Formats: sequence, structure tokens, C-alpha cells
Amino acid sequence: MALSSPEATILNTAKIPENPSSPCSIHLQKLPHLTDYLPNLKPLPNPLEKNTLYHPPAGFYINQSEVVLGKIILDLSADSEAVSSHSPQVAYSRAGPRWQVFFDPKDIKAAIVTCGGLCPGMNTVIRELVVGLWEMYGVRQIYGVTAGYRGFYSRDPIELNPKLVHNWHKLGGTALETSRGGFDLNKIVDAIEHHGFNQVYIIGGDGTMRGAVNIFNEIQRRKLNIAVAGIPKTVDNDIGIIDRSFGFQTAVEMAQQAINAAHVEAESAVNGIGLVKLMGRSTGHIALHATLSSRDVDCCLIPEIDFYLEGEGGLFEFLEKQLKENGHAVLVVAEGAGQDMIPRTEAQKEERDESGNLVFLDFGAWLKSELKNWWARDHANELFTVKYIDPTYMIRAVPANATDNLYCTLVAYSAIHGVMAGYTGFVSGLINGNYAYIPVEEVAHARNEVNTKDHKWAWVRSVTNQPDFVKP
Ligand SMILES: Nc1ncnc2c1ncn2[C@@H]1O[C@H](COP(=O)(O)OP(=O)(O)O)[C@@H](O)[C@H]1O
Ligand SMILES: O=P(O)(O)OC[C@H]1O[C@](O)(COP(=O)(O)O)[C@@H](O)[C@@H]1O
Ligand SMILES: [Mg+2]
Repeated sequence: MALSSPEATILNTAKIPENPSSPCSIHLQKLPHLTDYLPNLKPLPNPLEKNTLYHPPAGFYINQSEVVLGKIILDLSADSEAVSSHSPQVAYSRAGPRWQVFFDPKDIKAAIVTCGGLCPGMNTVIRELVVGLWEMYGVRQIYGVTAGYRGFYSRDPIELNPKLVHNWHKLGGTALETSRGGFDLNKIVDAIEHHGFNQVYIIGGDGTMRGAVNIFNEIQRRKLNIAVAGIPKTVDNDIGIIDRSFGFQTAVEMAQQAINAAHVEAESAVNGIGLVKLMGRSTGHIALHATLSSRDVDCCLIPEIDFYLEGEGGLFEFLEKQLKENGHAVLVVAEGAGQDMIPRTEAQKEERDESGNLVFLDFGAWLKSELKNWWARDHANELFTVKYIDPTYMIRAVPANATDNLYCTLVAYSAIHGVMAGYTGFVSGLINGNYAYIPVEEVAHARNEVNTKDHKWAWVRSVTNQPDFVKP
């Protein structure tokens, strides 16, 4: 049947090359390997071969040639960027067990550390690293470094085993404790050497991964037989390349409770506004996803969009209309939104946390008072209520849900297999639904901001009907 919509016309006339599969080549991101700087290391057969419970079937081991593509959506029309520039498609090594390993389990002394803010699932990742190393590869020396990076040089590591970590996946937070700051490169690498750790698993966010790059470089410079693997953790979902971090979906789910409460409060008041602030230092992913799944939100404000309060096309005008039509409105704001609107003292402009992250002012509280001022000014004699809900830590200080727990298991096992195979300076992560190894250097600098030009943001706009804040 002939297609007659305008979209169909565009599709039918697009210049699609005769052989669309030919134009693209593949560029594999090279993973650092211990033999890059220790060429005399000898491979061993994978100890999984001797596992008494599990006999690896044919096809179990991953070949070096197996890759995961960084981009799976391509424009194959002849004049598209990808095709006309012949730019190669970026690919990453597929994660999983290798036939050869570069560690003898009896010589392994593994260290696990957690850094930065909490994220649901951190305990599961620790648990799965311990159980995976112990059960799959027969490793018996596994240690937890407590209190983040500073713990390497200021605390005694604690011994971990499957019995001890048995229930950890049911607990929020990190049993190893975490902290910000305290990154002292030489002290950390000295301590790693001093303790005899030869596998270091680092669970943390963008800051942590930048630290991991430095540790990896210093280990290479000292030519140490120590592999470093990162496992990206970011409740904000601000790390690029990977689809998302473990814990993100749990946080979005928890945020629903706050939005529901704000909705009930707003609906039950005369001219009621429910205002919810959700985490997201520099990205609005949690706010966006929580908004899309809730459907009760009338306006979602994130750091990636410019918006204004007063005048035509502004927030107050929009709320006025909402209150007139529905009697209530629900606003969701990301923590990092509107920071440049709040007046700051010189000291506040400089304030940073121990890791060097800028300390944000409470946009939700500021907006609440601005809303009240606006209403008092323009509608002095009408009732008005703003209920402000700030569930901050409640969305991240919880155990991971089932989906995130599964992700934690697979990402931890991927990291173990990669390290056993001698890879180092890499992270394991989910790319387009598949587990892959990515050079940590790349991950440490890859940002993941909300793309306000894509369909997802357009759906937010259509679900909420909020203005686009383009000044007339
Ligand atoms: N550029 C950097 N170089 C080295 N270490 C860093 C860097 N940025 C942050 N860190 C360290 O990484 C750890 C966690 O960083 P932080 O930004 O607090 O959290 P996250 O890793 O979750 O983003 C802290 O110990 C901090 O000192
Ligand atoms: O109060 P804390 O522990 O510094 O955490 C607050 C920050 O932690 C986060 O949840 C996550 O930040 P990180 O990924 O950098 O750890 C941010 O959204 C928030 O700004
Ligand atoms: Mg961070």
C-alpha cells in the first residue's frame, strides 16, 4: 500500500545508498593491557576450566574480535555525516571471560573501594565482586578498603569473604563506607604496593574515575603488575558512553513517592503547588525520567534548560494558567537547575565540597519563596499553598531494585573477567544493552547531559505542556 503521510514522502525520497552496509568502518577502542608495559608476563589457561561446578560450554569464552558498537543508530543516507565523511564507527571490546588469564588465583590479592556519593546497588557490586572472585576464580585474598580513596593510606583493609557479604545486596549504602576528597596519588599507590594488592576494583562516579586514571598511570609508570578496574556509579547518570549506571532506575522509582505526595498535597489545597527537588548536580536525568513515568508533573526544570520566572512565557504565567484550569500544579526541579538565578555571596560562589565539586544552593527552597512572593504581590486575597518536598537522600540511600541488582552482578562479573584477562585501566559498563570494556580515561571525561533536542525531552514537553521558555 502506498504511504501518503509527509513522513513517508521524506522516507521515500531520502538518498539511501545502493549498498547501505558498505560505507562505515569500525574503530576498536584499544584497551590497556598489563603486557603493554610488562611484556614478559605469561598467559595461563582460564581456571574456570577446572571449576568443579560449572563446565564452560563451547562459545563460552569471548574472542578478542568481539565488539560492542558505541552507536547503534546510524543515518545511512548518502549525505549523512557518517556516510559522507567515512568516519569509522567506534567499538568497544565485549566484556566476558577470556580463554587465557594473566593471574594465578593463589597469587591474587584483590582490593575493593567505594568513593563519592551513595547510589543504590553499591553493596551488591561489592558482594558480587567478592563472590565472583571467590567462587569463579578461587581467589582467597579479597580486601575491602574503607572510607573511599583516603582509606588506602589511613585505614587497615578488612578481609572479605562470601559468608561475610552474603546479605549485602539487601542493604542500601556501602558497607565499606565512602568519602569525598582525600585523593593523594603517591600515598594511594604506595599503599597499594605496601599491601601487595595486584587487582584493584574502584567503584565510583566521574570524580572517582578521574582519580582511577591517575592511579592507573602511576602504576604503569612504576611498571607494577597491578590491574585497575573501574565500575561506574552515578545516581545522577552523568557519566557518558554507558547506557546508565546501576542504581539509577531504583532512584527514579523512589522519586515517584515524593511526586505522588506532592500531587496529593497540591490537589487537596486551594491553588496548591507541589514542588519536588530531585538529585542531579549537573544533569537532569532523574527529574526527567521521574516526570515521564509519573504523569502528574506539570513542569520539569533541569540544569540543561534555560528558564525564567516572570513575564510572558515564564514559569509564573504558566502556573497561573494551570491553577486557573486545574486548581493545582506539580513542579519537579533538579538540584542543579536555576543555580544562576539565586543570589550568592562571594563566599557562596567559591564554596566547594571536599572533592572540589561546587556546593549548590537550595533551588527548591528559593523557588518556594519566590512563588510565595509572586502570589502575595499579584493575588493578595486568594488562598495559595506551596508544599516543598526534598527527598534528597531518600532516593539513593536504599537497596537496589531487582533490575539494578542484576545489573550490579553482571557489571561486577564483567570487571573480574577483564582483570583476570590482564586488562587494566578500564571500566566495565552497559553499552546499548551489552556489557563492554571501555578505557577508563575515556569514561572519566565523557559527560552525559540530557539532550534537550531529542524526542525524550519533547515527550516531557508534551506530557507536562510546560512552556519552552523562549522569550518572545
Ligand atoms: N580530578 C580528580 N583527580 C583525582 N581524584 C579525584 C578527582 N576528582 C575527584 N577525585 C576523587 O574521587 C573521589 C570521589 O569524587 P567525587 O567527585 O566526590 O564523587 P564521584 O566519584 O561520585 O563523582 C574523591 O575521593 C575525590 O577526591
Ligand atoms: O551530600 P553529598 O553526599 O555530597 O551528595 C550530594 C551529591 O551526590 C549526588 O547524589 C551524586 O554525586 P556524585 O555522583 O558526584 O557522588 C549529587 O546528585 C549530589 O549533588
Ligand atoms: Mg560526580
